[in-house]
Amino acid sequence: MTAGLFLIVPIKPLHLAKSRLLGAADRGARQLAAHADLVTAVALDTVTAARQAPGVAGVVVVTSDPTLTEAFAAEGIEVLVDTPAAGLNAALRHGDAQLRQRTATSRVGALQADLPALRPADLASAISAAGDDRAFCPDRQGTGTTLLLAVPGQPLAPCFGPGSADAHAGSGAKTLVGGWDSLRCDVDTEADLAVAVTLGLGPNTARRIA
Ligand SMILES: Nc1nc2c(ncn2[C@@H]2O[C@H](COP(=O)(O)OP(=O)(O)OP(=O)(O)O)[C@@H](O)[C@H]2O)c(=O)[nH]1
Ligand SMILES: C=C(OP(=O)(O)O)C(=O)O
Repeated sequence: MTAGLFLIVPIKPLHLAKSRLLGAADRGARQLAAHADLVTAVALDTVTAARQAPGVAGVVVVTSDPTLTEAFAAEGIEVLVDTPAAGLNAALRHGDAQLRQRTATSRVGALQADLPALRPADLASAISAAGDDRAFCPDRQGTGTTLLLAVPGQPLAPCFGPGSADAHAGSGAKTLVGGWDSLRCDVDTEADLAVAVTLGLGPNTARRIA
């Protein structure tokens, strides 16, 4: 019996994050501030939906960004401080080590921060399909990864980055296949954002895109 699933959500410092979405919220003089607001909103919607998913015991953000830290703390979401720009897999390993120190029997997973249309039921269904196996959910294009689940009590061993779907499959993770379009729709570009709009954006993101 495990102590529950804890999801780690890593987020880059706001001035570096989601560079391909720059201009999606505002192309005028407020562009940089609007971009930071959009990245924060997308991450908040992602985490809020994840916390509502049955089967998720907790969600922890890993970031070194003070604005993000404040925004998540205001929502009662725990933030672990990582080394600035040490990289995505390093941030995940850091979160993984901290969480497993607390409860050796807990299960750890990684969830991408850019899923603004995420529905709790899609996440819950993917987690249920994983059973206790190491498993991952590919993104909409099939090349990246939106969710990685460790075996309960085992290290996360993340292989995120270009081609991470193949890398995670190669690391022995089961590919989660289902109709979970909201879990697969990460937004790296404005075209991705347009797809997320058709699925239904979370409230914070919707306010920034109108
Ligand atoms: N905490 C933390 N998160 C990171 C780091 N590098 C990347 N991430 C997060 O990991 C996810 C995927 O990162 P990337 O694909 O490198 O970058 P991106 O923010 O999606 O955007 P682009 O600039 O468009 O490539 C995003 O949620 C990032 O914020 C890091 O060094 N620390
Ligand atoms: C890093 C990844 O995501 P993206 O670059 O799509 O944000 C990944 O899928 O491993």
